[in-house]
Amino acid sequence: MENFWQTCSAMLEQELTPQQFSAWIKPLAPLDFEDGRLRIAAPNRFKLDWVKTQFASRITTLATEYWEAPIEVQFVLDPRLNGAKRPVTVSMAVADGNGSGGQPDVLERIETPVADNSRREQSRINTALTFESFVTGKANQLARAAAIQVATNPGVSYNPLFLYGGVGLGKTHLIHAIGNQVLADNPNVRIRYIHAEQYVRDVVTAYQRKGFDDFKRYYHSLDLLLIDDIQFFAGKSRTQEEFFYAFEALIAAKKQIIITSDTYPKEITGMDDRLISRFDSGLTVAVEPPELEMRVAILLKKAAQEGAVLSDDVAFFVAKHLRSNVRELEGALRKILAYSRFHGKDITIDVVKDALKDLLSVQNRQISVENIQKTVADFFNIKVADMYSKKRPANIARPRQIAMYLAKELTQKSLPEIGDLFGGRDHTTVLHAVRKIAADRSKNPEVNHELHVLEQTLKG
Ligand SMILES: Nc1ncnc2c1ncn2[C@@H]1O[C@H](COP(=O)(O)OP(=O)(O)OP(=O)(O)O)[C@@H](O)[C@H]1O
Repeated sequence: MENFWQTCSAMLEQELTPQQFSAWIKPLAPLDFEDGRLRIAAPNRFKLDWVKTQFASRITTLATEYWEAPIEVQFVLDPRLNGAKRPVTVSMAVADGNGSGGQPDVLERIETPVADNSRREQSRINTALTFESFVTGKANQLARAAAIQVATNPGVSYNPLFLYGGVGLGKTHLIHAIGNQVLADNPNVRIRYIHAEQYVRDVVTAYQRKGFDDFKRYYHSLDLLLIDDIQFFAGKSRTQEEFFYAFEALIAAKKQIIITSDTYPKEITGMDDRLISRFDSGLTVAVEPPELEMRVAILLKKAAQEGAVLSDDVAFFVAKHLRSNVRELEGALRKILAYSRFHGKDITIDVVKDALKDLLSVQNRQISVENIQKTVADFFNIKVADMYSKKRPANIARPRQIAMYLAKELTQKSLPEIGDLFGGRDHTTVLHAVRKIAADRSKNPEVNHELHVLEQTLKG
């Protein structure tokens, strides 16, 4: 068997590229050979599946030629090959068997590749959203550290992990990154990423089809549940009830739950109190809007990923003008790259000005409420989320009133629209804030100066 494996490896080494050979064939080890059946072990499920689909028939042909008899080749999983030099013992389940008494746990859980692939697909994890492609800065370093901790020890460290922050700041990216890492460490884990709106729809479907048993069985059986934008549960009492049961079952079984939201738990409106208190019972971390350096880093990284060259000057120019979130930066970069390719021009500041003409002029003329909230929060050293929160301490309430005043002064938004953008406040609250700050400004030169600085910052 050892001789065959050496011959077979040598053949495959000639037939494959060095990368293919070292990625797929080198990690394999022959296990045993009995009654015309050769068993070969792979170190993890991913490699096992790939080898089965890509190389099984070639290896079978080589074995049949070597022994000059029909040979059945079976591939089995043996995680101990990870780092172990020698192949493993013989008491091992075959890949598509059900396992039998006395065998190690992991082998009993072996399933067919089809089931495993579909499990990966069922997880709905986007493989492009990883920790490697996530740029870190002051705004998200805490959230990233918590995410890495949870990905390394799911169900053990912080449960649930609750990530909150404004739109387009990387919450979804981070939770997919957790899913990707957990899957890479253990492809057998049952993971599900779901957007809260889809969960609501699933509850409705389960209700219509009287399929709550299946629904419950599925969600309660997960090892890791990633649920995005949970604020969409607001006012959906049946969904909240179902989620409550799933939550309790998973946490009790030490299964990891990760939740994202646009605001912190206590500020989510229309949500059952018992859920809110549970959301806050693990670790709650904010993802803040990216600071200038981070925006530059994001642009440089994303450009490099696209194979484009962006000078620091250009990245700085874009980052300085587009301040609200990462999604906006991505959109701008796409425009710049398309423009430069289309016109066959290198990416200079002038090219960027042309490519982003609409965006920059809109940005300059119409300052967004989001920008105002971010700028005012930075200025007073509070969290952007405090702009939408119901909290009332003076150190938060006053900057919030200033932001409302600036929103009225510098944007075209109506009072009710502004109220909405400040966490669903009534237009009379906005009106009160606008009047109060205007009065303070006319009486107090210090306030006037403060507002002037803010206005200049916002107008760029
Ligand atoms: N720190 C980062 N590094 C690299 N890419 C990022 C980062 N933050 C966000 N992105 C990218 O920006 C885009 C928007 O991010 P994402 O969808 O994760 O935002 P979100 O916070 O979930 O927003 P929403 O609340 O609107 O769903 C994605 O393409 C994501 O990959």
